Amino acid sequence: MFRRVKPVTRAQSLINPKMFTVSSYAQAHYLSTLHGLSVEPLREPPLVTVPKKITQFIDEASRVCTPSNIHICDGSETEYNNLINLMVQQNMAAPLPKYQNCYLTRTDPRDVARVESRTIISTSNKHDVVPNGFNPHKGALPNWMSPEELEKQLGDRFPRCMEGRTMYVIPFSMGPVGSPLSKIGIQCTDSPYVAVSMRIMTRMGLDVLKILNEDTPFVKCLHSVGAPITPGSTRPVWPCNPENTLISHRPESNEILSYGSGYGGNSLLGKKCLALRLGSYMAHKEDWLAEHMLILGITNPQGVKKYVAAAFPSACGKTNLAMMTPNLPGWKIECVGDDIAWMRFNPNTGMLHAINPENGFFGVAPGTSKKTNPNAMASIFQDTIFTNVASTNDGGVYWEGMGEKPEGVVDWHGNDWDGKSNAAHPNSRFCTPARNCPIMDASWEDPEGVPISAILFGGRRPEGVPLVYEAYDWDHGVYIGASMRSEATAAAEHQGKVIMHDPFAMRPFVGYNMGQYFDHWLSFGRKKHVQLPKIFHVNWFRKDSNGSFLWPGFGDNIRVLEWIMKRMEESSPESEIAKKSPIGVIPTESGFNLDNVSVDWNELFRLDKSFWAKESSDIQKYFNDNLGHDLPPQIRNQLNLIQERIQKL
Ligand SMILES: Nc1nc2c(ncn2[C@@H]2O[C@H](COP(=O)(O)OP(=O)(O)OP(=O)(O)O)[C@@H](O)[C@H]2O)c(=O)[nH]1
Ligand SMILES: O=C([O-])CC(=O)C(=O)O
Ligand SMILES: [Mn+2]
Repeated sequence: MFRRVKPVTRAQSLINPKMFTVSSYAQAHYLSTLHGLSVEPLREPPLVTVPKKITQFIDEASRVCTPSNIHICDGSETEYNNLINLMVQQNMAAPLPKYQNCYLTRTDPRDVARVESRTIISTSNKHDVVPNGFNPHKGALPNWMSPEELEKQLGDRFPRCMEGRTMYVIPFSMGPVGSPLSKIGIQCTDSPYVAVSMRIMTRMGLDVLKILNEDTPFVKCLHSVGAPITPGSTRPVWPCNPENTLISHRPESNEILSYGSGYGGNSLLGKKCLALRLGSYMAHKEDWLAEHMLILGITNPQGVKKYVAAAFPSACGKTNLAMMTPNLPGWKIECVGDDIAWMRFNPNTGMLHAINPENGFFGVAPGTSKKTNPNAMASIFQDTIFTNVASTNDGGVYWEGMGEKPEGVVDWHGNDWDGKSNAAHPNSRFCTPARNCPIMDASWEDPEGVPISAILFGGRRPEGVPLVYEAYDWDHGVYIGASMRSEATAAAEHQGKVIMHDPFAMRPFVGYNMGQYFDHWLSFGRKKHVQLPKIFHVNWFRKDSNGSFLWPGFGDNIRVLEWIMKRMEESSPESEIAKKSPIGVIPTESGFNLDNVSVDWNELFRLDKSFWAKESSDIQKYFNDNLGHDLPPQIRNQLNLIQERIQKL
């Protein structure tokens, strides 16, 4: 993990067994394997043998970071409660007595979201991450760093970074423990917040250690908040190091090193770092897909059930669609996952099968209410950790869009709320176990995954983009994914509501060259004996001239899914319910269910020639400036076809 960084002298390393919190057999046994020590009293025989490769990793991490204590997480409830209690003692968490087993954490106001500008992928060959001959515009594509530069940056940060702190060792599985599709990670972190959150978001602890042997590949994950406690220093409530934050990935050696931020997207390394950045890199090599997608099951009133996956950028509606309560009678939505999908074509069924590698939801709080997302509201008032929401004087929580404003609100900074500024941070989150959600699909943990019949792409497009359209074929669908754009949200550090390019909702999460990523998607269209899902684009966020949403959204999005489900049965672009347009197949008004809802249909589907001419030229410029020769010719061809069709508008 560290090549040139010198470990601190052996005397300060693991040799002293007093450094360990011996609270589990895993630890006791780990100690004995590493140092030939026997730790007494061992009430029961050790349950696990920790592979040498893992003990070596823990040893290296601890020798460089020099924590004062090491705690190997067994994933038990007792351990979880102990860690939460520790956080409460340190003022890092506050109990929320209005609910069952819920806690509130407030971060440092400088550490509230993913920091894309400080997130990098390091490979020996720059072209493996950055398209050929081009210097992408800052923020337009993933950032690359040379191995030498990264080594230097790590050397400036990690040595002694955990001084005075406990290092938690978290063995975790992305995907069901033992599934052939799952991936194992070992995260060393000095944040108890990370340890408790990882227990919610992943399968973590002894169950994972038990299935490991010397040959099991695992991702080395090292995380530090970058705030050692030295003699005389005060202990900040939310330790972090914003000036030196660096979220780094080495896909070639399966390593993630994250420094300076405790915020979820930067610190829960199984999620964006492993499941998406390293995941997409592995998926490219191993012929599968790791995507920023929700997965849901949809059953129509006749009892026919299909599965759909959908990619929307951060804070653009995945959790809400995945947990939707339909506003049409007889329809049922069941949730498989709300943020990440790992998908591969199944040789037996020929279909694209998807698993959700996570075990919980790290969802956006603002906007969540009994009206918009009753299933989330049914999930989050037990066993949940809230971050940066507001609290109420009866021991509850509050955020914008939750419902009636209660009295006595304390805002996310911990001050009495003035009623004007944000009560909750716009990127405040709930972290809650998947098992709490009342509509989890019966197959959500099926190691084979669920078969996907349609893929949706979408974003926040206040102007110009219709409610739904369908791709003419696979290549056109890949073009639609590649040309995605969306209004910036609070999920990352971008300022203002600018429209950003965000191919496949993966711009911040692709672990390799975006041109190759497009080509990887195209390659599935060339596969034999597969049933390709149909591809659609949706936009719940078009606004009228007064700035109000044209579409009611949320539970009414079932109407769009109903049309999509009907289109799964049709192969022609024209039918009673569908007609051609320059950008794709769109619904006919009579073929779309508008019962009991009043909308401006013409405005929702209006295609403006000058808007689409500008849109396609913006996309062309983005491709030219950032992907250059690595843009697959099929994508350029699709762009040309669309530009020709738009001319005829
Ligand atoms: N107007 C409108 N807002 C929506 C709709 N669906 C979701 N939202 C709002 O969009 C915001 C983000 O939604 P989420 O579902 O949490 O977004 P996400 O894609 O899961 O986000 P990440 O967890 O950041 O990846 C919330 O404030 C929602 O209330 C919709 O159909 N219409
Ligand atoms: O990673 C996070 O902080 C939350 C998330 O899902 C996203 O930003 O897409
Ligand atoms: Mn996300």
